[in-house]
Amino acid sequence: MKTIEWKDNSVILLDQRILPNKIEYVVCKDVKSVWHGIQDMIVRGAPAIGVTAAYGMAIGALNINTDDLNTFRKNFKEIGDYLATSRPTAVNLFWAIERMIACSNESVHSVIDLKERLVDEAIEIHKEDELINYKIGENMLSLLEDGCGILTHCNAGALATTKYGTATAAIYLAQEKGWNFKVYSDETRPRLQGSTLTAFELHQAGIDVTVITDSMAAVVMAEGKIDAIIVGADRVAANGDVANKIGTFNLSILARNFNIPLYIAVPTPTIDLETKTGKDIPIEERDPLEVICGFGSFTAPKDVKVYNPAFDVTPADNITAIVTEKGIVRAPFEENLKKLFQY
Ligand SMILES: CSC[C@H]1O[C@H](OP(=O)(O)O)[C@H](O)[C@@H]1O
Repeated sequence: MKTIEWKDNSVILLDQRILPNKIEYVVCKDVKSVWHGIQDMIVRGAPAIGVTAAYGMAIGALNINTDDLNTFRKNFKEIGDYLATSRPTAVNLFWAIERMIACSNESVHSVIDLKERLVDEAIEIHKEDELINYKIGENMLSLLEDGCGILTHCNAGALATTKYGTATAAIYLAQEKGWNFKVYSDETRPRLQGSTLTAFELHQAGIDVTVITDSMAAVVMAEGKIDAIIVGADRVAANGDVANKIGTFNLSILARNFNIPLYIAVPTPTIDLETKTGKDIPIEERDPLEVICGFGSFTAPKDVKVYNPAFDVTPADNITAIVTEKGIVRAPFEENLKKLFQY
């Protein structure tokens, strides 16, 4: 199963909204369908959103009808501005758009040459993601040992990326080493990515995974089942505050209470030094129906007020380490995150 595939100048998305019950794909041939693919969470997960946005920019480029490079670049920038409105929190979306726009400003002989260059850049962004995740997994493994109990939240797995995942990379690499981790996957209300996606992909891979309700997290920690909590992120602020799926902040408080390490697994494109603290991270609020109509029938009055932020911010003080492809970052995060970008 491929999360994302580039074929015939289209991007093919595995429809993650209907896993694990059905395996179906959506073919996006234009920018608008890519926008909806991200907004409607056909594809989701910060790295996968970035790769999809890059392909959306490539599709948009191929459909710009002009031979004038300045006109092309102006239209291309407008495509980036449109795709940037699909979801606000995962910084990988904006990182990919900015990288594609930077690529469009490279010197070329013609619009035809530039279109080819942009398609190649999107494919490169896609290819880079797999190696980045492998390196995150290797660095995370250095913090773990055979037989670890791991708690995960939401899905920062292969389905949120192009392979290995970020939070799950160490779990897959441990399996390759012959280690056995016991993984507890928070189902992660309201969209249940932990049970529908993480448990699905790990179970398919033959990894020991147990689904728990979000409210069971303290119990499994109190029972000594958890040696480490590993989650992904949608944006890491310059001071080390982390925006991730709603419920991560809760886990970070429990982790401190039970003295269990909380590791954030992220590729460096998820680190946003322009965003000073977690307070500056835009938090997406999604459709109230995700909360009160998740099982085919209403679980509350249709017109009741609902508060449905899709993410929360975990303060840097609650984080043990931020594990990236370039290395493991510990406090003081503000100072040490900058070092990642100095070489
Ligand atoms: C490596 S995926 C990062 C992140 O994205 C998920 O959110 P969503 O499913 O809404 O896209 C979740 O927060 C993951 O931890």
